[in-house]
Formats: sequence, structure tokens, C-alpha cells
Amino acid sequence: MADSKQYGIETDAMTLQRFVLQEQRRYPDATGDLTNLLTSLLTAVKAISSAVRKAGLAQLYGMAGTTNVQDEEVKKLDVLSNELMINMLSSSYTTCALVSEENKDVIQVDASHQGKYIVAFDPLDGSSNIDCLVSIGTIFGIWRKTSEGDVAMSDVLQSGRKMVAAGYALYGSATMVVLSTGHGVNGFMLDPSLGEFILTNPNMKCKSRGKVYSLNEGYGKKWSKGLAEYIRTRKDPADGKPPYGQRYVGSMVADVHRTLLNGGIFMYPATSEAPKGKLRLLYECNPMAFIMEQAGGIAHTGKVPVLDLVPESIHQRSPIFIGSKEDVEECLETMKKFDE
Ligand SMILES: O=P(O)(O)OC[C@H]1O[C@](O)(COP(=O)(O)O)[C@@H](O)[C@@H]1O
Ligand SMILES: [Mg+2]
Ligand SMILES: [Mg+2]
Repeated sequence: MADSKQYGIETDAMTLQRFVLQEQRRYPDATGDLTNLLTSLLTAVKAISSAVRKAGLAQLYGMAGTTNVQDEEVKKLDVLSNELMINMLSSSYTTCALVSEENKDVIQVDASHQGKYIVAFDPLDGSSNIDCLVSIGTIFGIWRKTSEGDVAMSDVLQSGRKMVAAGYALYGSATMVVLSTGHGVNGFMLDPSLGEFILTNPNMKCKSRGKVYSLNEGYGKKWSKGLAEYIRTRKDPADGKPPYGQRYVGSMVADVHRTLLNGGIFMYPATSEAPKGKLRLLYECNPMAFIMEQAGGIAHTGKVPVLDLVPESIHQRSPIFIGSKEDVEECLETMKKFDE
């Protein structure tokens, strides 16, 4: 047999597909539906990744948002990403309801195609960064339907604790998928020559303390006293310790991914103008909180762990403090001391 390695192809590499199949073996009664769901979702992610890689060209030729020579509409990346996610998931025979950041209402899957899972997703996170070619991503959370019969609102509005799996794709200097099915966190990088996600970051853990804080400092005047005090102590820590660095991409996926890898804290807090912050609970905060807790970190609203919040509406917002255990705890303690 020819040695595939001489062509730079590792046929025994742990692909994401193989990994998910291996996870499935943990459950002898598993039907394979979650595996099929993830396969469909990854096909959408690959298609979005390919479109993202061409986005700069579309911009150069002024194509997005116009019509092509065939008189067909050239879709903007966020619209295209949403359509890809909806089409791939609703035709996978594994989902019954979808929640997308881009759709006002719950998307009901056609009865003939229904399965038992509910997926909430942000098809393109950090969309304001598309035009300047800064990293963007896709975020998703997966729940199991619990009611009998038609999909009920109680199926869609389950807490993050009830998630079966969650993850994100980051379209950065490479495309990476970070996934958890509740047994730790694993990262897979897309090998463009194979079109396969390969396990590159097994068993990801978030350090207990980092050296970076991350939030939009432009809203500083609207923070609570406690948060302002915490940020002050990052710049001027007690006991002559060195100050923390500050980073803020403005795409939650990229900011949380850096926090997961390097440690530290990412915050999108409540402000006097926006008491619930900006980020959405179902498809931004919950999936990231699931990943962070599985990696040994913390995700908190300032009042309760993000995953314990029971949503009241599908586009509900929540403040979030997420990252290294000691950093998030210190932030929460400072806010408690000064704000309560
Ligand atoms: O511009 P701000 O207020 O700092 O907000 C940035 C935040 O908004 C978001 O871009 C919202 O996501 P969308 O692009 O999906 O709307 C987050 O990714 C990011 O953390
Ligand atoms: Mg978003
Ligand atoms: Mg979005």
C-alpha cells in the first residue's frame, strides 16, 4: 500500500468526524442523530469558512450585496451564513426547531424532516469586523426536545445546563472548531487541502489565572462602581504586581477563544444604559459558558452562573464575565464589595 504520509496526508489522523463517532460509543443506546447533526453543522461551517476566505475579494470587486452577470443576488456573508446553517440543519433529519440571531421567531423544521434536537446559533459573530478582515465566527448550542408532541416554547427556552453539546467555529488565521459534548473541550483545525477538521488541541483547559482583561473600555463611564474598581486594579494591581494587558477584538468568538487559550477574563457587562448587557443568552453566552466550564473556567452573569439562567425569550441578553477561575472570581468579589 502506498505511504500516504509522503504526500503529507495522515490517514490515521483524528478527524472531527472520527472523534464524534468515538464519543458516540460512550452511549450504547445512541442513535447516531447527534453525530449526524454535527456532520451537517460542520458542512455549513466549511461552506461559511470558504465564503469568508473569499470575502475580501468580493469586497475588492464590489460584489457582495449586488447582482452577478446571471442576474442573481450576491449575498452578504451574514445572510449567506444564516441560510447555510438553516438549510443544513433543517434538512438533516435531526432537528425540530432552530433559533438564529438573524430570525425574529423560532424556525420550525418541516414535520417530514424532524428529529429530536433544538439548535440555537449565531451564524456569523463579529459581523461588524467582516469588512476590515478581522476574525469572525459561528457559535452554536444544542438541546434535546423534552416535551411530547409538537415543539413547545419550554423546549426552546431551556437553561444552558441542559445543553447536550456546544461549540464555535473561528475563522481566523486558520479555521478552527472548538467543541464539547460534555466530556471536556477539544479543538480541531481545518486542513484546507483535505477539507477535514483535524484534532489539534485535545482536552483544552483554561489556566486558573491569566494576564489579560478584555472588554470595550469605551463604555467606562457607564459601568458600575465595582466594575470600574476591578478594571482599575488590573491597570494598577496591589503589591507592586505587574499590570494586566488589555485586548479587545470586538468579535466574541475571537475574544473568548484567546481567553480559553491564554487565560484571563473577557467581559461584556451590564451598563447604566443596557442593564442586560449586549450579548445574547441562547446563542452567544450559553455555548461559550458551556465550553468555558468544561475547560475548568467560569462564566457568570454577575448574579448567577450563565448556565443556570432560565431564558424567558429567545433573543434575551445577558451580561457575561468569562474566563480563568481566579480572574472571574476576583472580578465578582470586587463587584460584590462595591455594588451591593
Ligand atoms: O461593539 P461592542 O459594543 O464592543 O460589541 C462587540 C460584541 O458584539 C458582537 O459583535 C455581537 O455579535 P454579532 O456580530 O453576531 O451581532 C460580539 O461578537 C462582540 O463581543
Ligand atoms: Mg454575535
Ligand atoms: Mg451574528
